[in-house]
This record gives sequence, C-alpha cells and structure tokens, in this order.
Amino acid sequence: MTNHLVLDGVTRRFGSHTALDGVSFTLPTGSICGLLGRNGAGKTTLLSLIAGQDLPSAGTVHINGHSPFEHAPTLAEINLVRDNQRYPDDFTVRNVLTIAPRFLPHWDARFARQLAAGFRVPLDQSVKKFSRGQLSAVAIVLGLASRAPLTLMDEPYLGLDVNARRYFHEALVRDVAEHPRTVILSTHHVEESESLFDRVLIVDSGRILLDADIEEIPDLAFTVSGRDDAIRELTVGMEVLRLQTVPGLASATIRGTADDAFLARADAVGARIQGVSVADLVTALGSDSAAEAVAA
Ligand SMILES: Nc1ncnc2c1ncn2[C@@H]1O[C@H](COP(=O)(O)OP(=O)(O)OP(=O)(O)O)[C@@H](O)[C@H]1O
Repeated sequence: MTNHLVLDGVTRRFGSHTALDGVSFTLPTGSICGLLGRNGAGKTTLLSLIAGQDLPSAGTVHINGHSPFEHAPTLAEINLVRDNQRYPDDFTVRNVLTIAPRFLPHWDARFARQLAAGFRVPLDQSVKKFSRGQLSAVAIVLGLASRAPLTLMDEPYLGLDVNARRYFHEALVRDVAEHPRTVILSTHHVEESESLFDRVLIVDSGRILLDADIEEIPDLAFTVSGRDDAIRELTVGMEVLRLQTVPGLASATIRGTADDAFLARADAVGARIQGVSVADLVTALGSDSAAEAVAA
C-alpha cells in the first residue's frame, strides 16, 4: 500500500500562537482515519493545510508526492467538507448537486441523490432556510458523493440526529469499501464513530499525541479500578495517563499493557482491569490531570 499523504515537521503559527508544532505522519491510501482531540487542538488547522487551503510556517505536506498548495491536479483529488460550508444565496440542494461535478471530478450524481433521499433532505428548498442538521446532511452528501481520493471531513455532525449519524456511518463504510479512498474524519463524537476508523490520530496543543492503527489500541493502555489506596500503591512507577477518584475509589488509565505480575497483584487487592476504547484514550491523553496523576 502506498503512502497517500505524508506530513513532515508541519508547523503553523498564527502570530505568536503555534497552532501546529512539528506534526509528522503518513497515511496509506485507503485509510479511514479519525482525527481526534480537544477543542483548539489544531484539527481544523491541520485539515486546511492538507487541503492546500493554507501554507505551513515550516515543514511539508505531500499528497502523492506533491504539495497541494496551488497545485491544481492535486487539489482536484481533495475535498474538504467543513461544518460551516457556505452556499450561494437562494441555492436549493438540487442546484448544489447540479453544480458540484464542476468542482468535484469524481462526483457520482446517482449516489448523491440516493444520499439526499436517505438524509431526507428536501431538494427544492433554499439551503439558506435549512436547519443546522440539514446543513450538515448536505455537507456530508457533498463529502461522500464527491468520492474524492482524499476526502476530509471536519466535524460533519453538528445538529445531526442519531438516525442521520447512523445512516452516514453506514454509507461511509459501505461506499469506501466499494470505492476505496482515503478519508480523514475530525470529530468529537468519538464513541459513536470509533468503529469506522482503521487509523487514529490524537492531537493536543498542536502536537500528535497518538498515531496508531486501530488494532494497536488494546496494547497502548488499560484501566485499573478499585480501592483508592490499593490503586495508588499498585500504580507506583507506572505511567498514569488519567486518575479519576471518588471518595474511597479510584480508576487509573495506565500506558502500556498489564503483565502477569501486575495482573496477580491487582487480583490480590480486588482491583479490576479493563481495556481502553479510543474515546478513553482521547480523554486520558488530553487530560490536564495526567501530569498531576503521575506525580500523585
Ligand atoms: N486564523 C487564525 N488566527 C489565529 N489563531 C488561530 C487561527 N486559526 C486557528 N487558530 C488557533 O489555533 C488553534 C487551533 O485551532 P483549530 O481550529 O485548528 O482547532 P480544532 O482542533 O479544530 O478545534 P475545535 O475542535 O474546537 O474545532 C486554536 O488555539 C485557535 O484559536
């Protein structure tokens, strides 16, 4: 599998603020990658750079060996869908779907109509009058039906009801299986969407905290819960990513795997071991308490 997207040392400064700080990763063709992290982490900044809509202050972005910035053949292969997508005044969805293929060379009109029907989007109503969820649905239709080899979706869920979110997930997985392409999906709906991902990038304060295949997640961390004093004693010398306590009880998220000796010690004090989900990792790695917990 070839590397579709390669970022090397990408930094983006806005005045004195560093929104991205030396970001490097590669993404193979055909991934569905979750781009996750707290508010202000740098996700939108990163997607804008990958989409060639902005230039890094330092470092390089390459898509199939080309910088996307002002490189028309590369830009034609990318579609970035934003939560605040704008449409010309008085455009209906029918107008949007008609004009889309002019900008999106891989556009599938039949699929677009099918998706619009699936989301129950009224085709002949002015997009200006749409609800927040309907606007998100139109953006998702544009994202999916574009079949862009590099499809970027920046928090496409705003206002979408649970049925629409499920419909989106099913359509995404089915269509990417039938028409392989690279998708980066930035979202705060981590629990709902993590089953989509084969790759996960977690960003915080402009840095990549985690770049992992989904199969690697179970080996990255685990949680141990039980009596507060027992958990603190058990985890001495371990890298505690997050420590949650209620009076008398504690739950610690620990980096790495629990070896047999640890399992035996945990068992002896009645502590419970569990695997982590992607959502647990996003919370633990972005947690302000991680450093304090390590010190505790
Ligand atoms: N044009 C800009 N000028 C100044 N600062 C900016 C600009 N764009 C982004 N930033 C700052 O860069 C940081 C990263 O912003 P970004 O929008 O990339 O975060 P995000 O991860 O997408 O956040 P959210 O999940 O809240 O959408 C933030 O601190 C933001 O205020």
